Amino acid sequence: MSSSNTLKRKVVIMGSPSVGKTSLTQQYIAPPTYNDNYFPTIESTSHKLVSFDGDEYDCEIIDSAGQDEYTLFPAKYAVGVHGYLLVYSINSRQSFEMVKTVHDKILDYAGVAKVPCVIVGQKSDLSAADRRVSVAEGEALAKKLGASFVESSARDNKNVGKAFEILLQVMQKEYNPKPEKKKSSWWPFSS
Ligand SMILES: Nc1nc2c(ncn2[C@@H]2O[C@H](COP(=O)(O)OP(=O)(O)OP(=O)(O)O)[C@@H](O)[C@H]2O)c(=O)[nH]1
Repeated sequence: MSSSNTLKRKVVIMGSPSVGKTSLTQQYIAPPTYNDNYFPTIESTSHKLVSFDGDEYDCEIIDSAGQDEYTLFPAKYAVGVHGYLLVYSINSRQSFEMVKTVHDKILDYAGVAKVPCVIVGQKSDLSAADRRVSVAEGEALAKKLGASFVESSARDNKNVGKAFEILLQVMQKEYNPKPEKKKSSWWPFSS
């Protein structure tokens, strides 16, 4: 049960169709959950209570319907949202390119220069022969957009919790930063 000092965090998962947004969300909400079948999502909202770095968070996680460049950006994905997981699949260049398009739309609609964001390269379990986007390219895009980066596999439940944890960390830094730890004044070697 959430207490009065639980912090609310609204997170939206966005990206091209079929990159694994639903699989990632479900694996995070109720592990182990994975389904090889593909059921396109309209929109689905889940909640999860998470303890992170001394704080309690009530996370509202919105798994959006897959976007393409022509999808109208819903205003509700910009207003009151604390952070985003922008997902592509490592076997699809098109889904990788959509990340920047979606990121630009978020900044545009929210009217901000920067927003807590983790770029997630999904389906990292696929073979090297299937890979169309390198880890270095994912990292470079994240750096360019001022975002964090991780590759994950919802199928193998690898780095799924980590993707959300990185986002919690970035949101904490943005909205409820922890005070800097003071250096001990007696330590003889500190400068
Ligand atoms: N190999 C592999 N396949 C995955 C992974 N995650 C999801 N899939 C498969 O990819 C397909 C699409 O997964 P979804 O989770 O429905 O993708 P989505 O991004 O929510 O799709 P939309 O609802 O259209 O936006 C399904 O067949 C999944 O089984 C993964 O980590 N590895």
